[in-house]
Amino acid sequence: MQTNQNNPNYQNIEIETYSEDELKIIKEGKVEIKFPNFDKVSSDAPVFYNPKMEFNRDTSILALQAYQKEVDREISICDLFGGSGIRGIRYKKEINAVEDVSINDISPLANEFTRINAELNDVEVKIEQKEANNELRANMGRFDVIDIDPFGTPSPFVDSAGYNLKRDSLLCLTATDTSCLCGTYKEPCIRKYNAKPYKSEYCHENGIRILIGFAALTLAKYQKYIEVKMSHSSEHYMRTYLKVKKGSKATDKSLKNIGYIAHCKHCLYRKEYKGLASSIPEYCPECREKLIIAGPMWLESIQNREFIDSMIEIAAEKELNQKDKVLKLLNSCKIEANAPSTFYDIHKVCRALKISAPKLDKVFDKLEEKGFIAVKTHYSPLGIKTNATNKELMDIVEELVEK
Ligand SMILES: C[S@@+](CC[C@H](N)C(=O)[O-])C[C@H]1O[C@@H](n2cnc3c(N)ncnc32)[C@H](O)[C@@H]1O
Ligand SMILES: [Zn+2]
Repeated sequence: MQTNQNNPNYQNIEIETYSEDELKIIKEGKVEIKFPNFDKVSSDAPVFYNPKMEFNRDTSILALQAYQKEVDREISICDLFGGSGIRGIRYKKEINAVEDVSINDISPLANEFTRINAELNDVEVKIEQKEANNELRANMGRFDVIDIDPFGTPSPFVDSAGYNLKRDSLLCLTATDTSCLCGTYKEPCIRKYNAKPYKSEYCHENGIRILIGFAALTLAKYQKYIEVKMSHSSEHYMRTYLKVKKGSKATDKSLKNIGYIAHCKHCLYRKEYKGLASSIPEYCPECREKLIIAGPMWLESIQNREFIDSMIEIAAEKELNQKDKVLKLLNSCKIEANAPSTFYDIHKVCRALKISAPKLDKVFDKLEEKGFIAVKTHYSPLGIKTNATNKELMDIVEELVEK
């Protein structure tokens, strides 16, 4: 677990130590936020603020509002890793029907800035200074939304979230340890998510599915199960929104959505195997190469069309600097909702065939003409999500190049 507790700046600095020219003010959504200026975004900054996460926060405003609309009552939100307080303060200011927001951070200085920033924006928030797990264990069933946006992995906090979350609540998870979820580093992924990753062309999607599968398995011990509302991989992080439901039978049923993907790196064959104890062949049925197995991971859809439609509708009434980019993402995720769990990369397909790449649009047209699903994906500009098999796709690509 990465914290900034060892940062020598961190423990004893008081806000008065900063002169006005050592502070920076930024504007995001409807709020202004003050924090100590720093040279480089890192967990060593005295108070953490990352401008690149504005996109994440803008998307979150829409997701939390869509969730509030769905439950149709006032909601109580926990921003578990507050930093400068920007996320929780924006939630209070920019989301309708919010009863209260608790902003927690283990750092006293972060909390001091949260207090100042809440005042600056004329909002009331509750400020807590606990280790994240203690905050969740001490407040069982109190929150409708728990937002986990830590340094690196959310994995050490998911169990306490599972303990805390009530029926029909929303769990929001950010993971910035993408290199392990994507399979660059296997062992940390096994340690943190109890799953084996694989660095394929669709490794970012695999990574989110591992994160979601881990959340589903962790919550299951509390007889809680998930409905995945929306998920994305952007910049250096992954983010998912999970609605939490309760019931042991339904939890058992929902765990059937977890399983493995077997992949052949030689011929690009891939196949899903649902179930935790599935029997998976060792060799590729097409070329006899040894298959690579990744998982366990969530194999059902990780996008919910109705929820994303609601987010798109809500965007019209919100002031968001990143609105165009968020809408582009939402439209892409919506299209991906009913597509298969992996995708092909046109360059990889052509490399396997030893031919040059045809125009991507032509591949999409041809697939559709032959009755296959063929959609683009937000994970990669070269990606093709299709229910055509590797062989069917390769035949189409070859045919297009020959022409
Ligand atoms: C990535 S930053 C949060 C960023 C914030 N959510 C935002 O949108 O700007 C992580 C924060 O978690 C705090 N933190 C780290 N480990 C913690 C822990 N175990 N419990 C509570 N807070 C922790 C750090 O002090 C830091 O402010
Ligand atoms: Zn093969």
